[in-house]
Amino acid sequence: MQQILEKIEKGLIVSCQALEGEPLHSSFIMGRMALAAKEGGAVGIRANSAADIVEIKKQVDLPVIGIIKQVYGENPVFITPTMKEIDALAATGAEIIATDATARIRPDGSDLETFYKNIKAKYPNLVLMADVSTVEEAIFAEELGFDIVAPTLYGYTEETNGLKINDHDYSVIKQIVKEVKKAKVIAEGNVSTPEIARSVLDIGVHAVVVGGAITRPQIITKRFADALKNE
Ligand SMILES: CC(=O)N[C@H](C=O)[C@@H](O)[C@H](O)[C@H](O)COP(=O)(O)O
Repeated sequence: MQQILEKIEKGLIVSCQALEGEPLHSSFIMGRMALAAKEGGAVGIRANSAADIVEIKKQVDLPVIGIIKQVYGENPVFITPTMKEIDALAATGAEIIATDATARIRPDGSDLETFYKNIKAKYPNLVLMADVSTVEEAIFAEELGFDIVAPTLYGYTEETNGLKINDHDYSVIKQIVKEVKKAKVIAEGNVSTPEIARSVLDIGVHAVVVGGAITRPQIITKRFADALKNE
């Protein structure tokens, strides 16, 4: 585990994700996206789905944070929500597996503590990353024993709806870095410019994940197109 954490230390992890319905939805394209990220200096890749991870691993030798986004009915927990997704990710050889670590009840009726213990019982050596939405959830995830915590879901839960980090508000990251000492803190979610990436690294996070600002061309294009509109 130490070796994996050292490989990503102070570096950029590029999230290469295109869901069904997005223009670049394709394992082939995500593999090439990962290659481009590596050429640009990424030290790790975050990816969604076993198929994408397998293809990415053919293209690059970087550590991969694997997730499976799966919606079960009305339940709001969608990032690696059950053991079924953990099993599928473990089979890909992803070096790190991330899961929703919010306080919400999961689709199978379990809470985070039960889910964490079940994962550890089955896969004691997995490096686990907690995707949280609040400082309290980050503290709890560390207490449980998660190796990494990240505010990936800050702004994406009922409680935090509409919030996001930006170039004048890094308070959630600052607080998590202050409170979480044993687990590594990764900045993830709305790191939309190189300047923000640098600023959050300087706060003391272990690494920075950037997704849409690098790998979702429809979002990048919109930022430019919007800047040209007369208003
Ligand atoms: C909330 C959620 O579903 N986040 C997902 C988690 O894997 C991805 O869709 C994000 O792209 C990723 O977290 C990186 O964030 P950003 O694209 O903002 O740099």
